[in-house]
Amino acid sequence: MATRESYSTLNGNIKATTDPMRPLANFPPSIWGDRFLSLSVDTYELKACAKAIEAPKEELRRLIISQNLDSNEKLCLFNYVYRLGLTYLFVEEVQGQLDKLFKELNMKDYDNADLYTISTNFQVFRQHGYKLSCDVFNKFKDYRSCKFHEYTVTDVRGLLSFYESTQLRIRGESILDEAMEFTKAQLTGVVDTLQGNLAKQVKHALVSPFHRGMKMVEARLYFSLYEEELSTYDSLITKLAKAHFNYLRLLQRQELQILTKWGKDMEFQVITPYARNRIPDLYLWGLGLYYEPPYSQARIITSKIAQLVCVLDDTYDAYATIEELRLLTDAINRWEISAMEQLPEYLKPLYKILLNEHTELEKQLSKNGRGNSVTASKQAVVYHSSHFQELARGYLKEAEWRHRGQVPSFQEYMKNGLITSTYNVLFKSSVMGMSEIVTQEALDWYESHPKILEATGLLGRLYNDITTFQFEAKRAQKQVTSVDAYMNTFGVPEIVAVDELKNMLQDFWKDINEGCLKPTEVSIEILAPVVNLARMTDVVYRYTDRFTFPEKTIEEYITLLIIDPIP
Ligand SMILES: CC(C)=CCC/C(C)=C/COP(=O)(O)OP(=O)(O)O
Ligand SMILES: [Mg+2]
Repeated sequence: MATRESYSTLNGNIKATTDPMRPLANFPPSIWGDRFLSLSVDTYELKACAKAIEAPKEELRRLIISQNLDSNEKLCLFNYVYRLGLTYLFVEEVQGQLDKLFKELNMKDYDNADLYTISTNFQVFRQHGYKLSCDVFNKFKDYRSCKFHEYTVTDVRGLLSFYESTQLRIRGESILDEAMEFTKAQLTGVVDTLQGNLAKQVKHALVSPFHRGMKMVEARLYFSLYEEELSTYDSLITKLAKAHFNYLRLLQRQELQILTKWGKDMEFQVITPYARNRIPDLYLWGLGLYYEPPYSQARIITSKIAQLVCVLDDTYDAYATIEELRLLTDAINRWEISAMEQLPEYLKPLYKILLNEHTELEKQLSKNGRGNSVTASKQAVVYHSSHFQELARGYLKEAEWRHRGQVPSFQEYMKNGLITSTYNVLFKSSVMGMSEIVTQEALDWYESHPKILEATGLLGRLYNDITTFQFEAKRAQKQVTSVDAYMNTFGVPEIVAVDELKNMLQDFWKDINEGCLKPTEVSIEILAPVVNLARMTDVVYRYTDRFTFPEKTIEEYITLLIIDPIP
């Protein structure tokens, strides 16, 4: 583990760190080292894998539009396709079919349907933006006792699907709030008595509900946990899913190799040895935002930006003195190379990288873009640097609170917290990366502070605070978090504050779900990374800070997606 002394020996530019005011964090080093530097991907193999998707894709397309399946069979098929992460290959076909099914839907159709069927239908419609009413679940509740019927308890498969449905609830759907508590308690109660795949399915869902999980990880796990159900459609779906996983794995290996080399070239290890140098872990965030092959550029840009944000955050939170941070914030806001002169020696290389990487991005996007997308992505780069400046000011504000030992009001904290959640910067990186589909309207939407964006940002801020405030309190200067601000403003003890913040997280998720229901403000393609960012936040911060301490989940996810071969 890096120590204070090793920081100074690693780089002569960094002064001996005897200054007691440095809020050192002693982050554990990356678990990966240079492991991914030597990854190599054969271009022919990559092309062959891409090609191998085509034939099963066409076969499945025919099945999706065929007249031979009834509505329930169709919804069941769309469920498999969605859970395996394949819907993007059939967007128009699935959309067209669902439009029709939803229009023709008669609530009476559900009178005789069981819990599993209704729950699966509900999930498919809601996942694709169709607001099937939660009233479809009314018949499972006894309104005299206000409890769910006894018979639902014995239907574990139905309960599991009902539990997954509740994750899609929006504000005001109290039956789904109750159902979430009910199904979770029931499943927890029976899980140890179950056997085979059903036991594994329930166990996994309780730890990681599908809607809040990382899409490709969930798809891989679904593939192995639901093997028997998938065999309903012969080997068609499994064939496509396997070919698709294979291609994605190779592409991801190639992208990670590019990023690892970039990280090495930037010399983060040398110029910011006090910070978390976590390229593979941050690539997982990028992959979480968009896994579809056409978004390769977006994944790479987002992962680079996330690594830059990470070293900047650690500079503010875990190394620099307040005087140095005031200078750094001013230089970032001047955004010109001559401003580097005002910085202490050790911060100069980092400042140079921030500016250079933006210039590189601008060049790359002008070169790759076509027509209107060049204008939109150029505009996105401008917005991006201004959000970076805003982020630096937000980080400084937090550092000033910490320096003065001052706890702001909850309202003031949240206003700044939305900025330090880094989501504005990350969203702008998606706009730059997805330059092929980003229009001026989409850019204007991002700048109009839509509810779904704010909900995702605040979800990130609060989740991060709830799981990291105890670790961060151990530094030389105590970091101020929403937990402190809430306790101070409302005069409640820590345990109550944490509980209240956890309730807010549920409401943010409801707002995110609502923002995905039709008619949406922007296209599904633009909304996808926003919801996926909320998913990644949930995955990383649900139980502990799995980003700073990646040994369990993050390591498992990277191993599953990038290292392990497809079975
Ligand atoms: C969301 C992503 C991918 C961001 C990049 C890395 C980062 C800043 C992680 C949070 O660190 P932290 O726990 O130190 O955050 P903070 O200092 O804001 O509490
Ligand atoms: Mg931090």
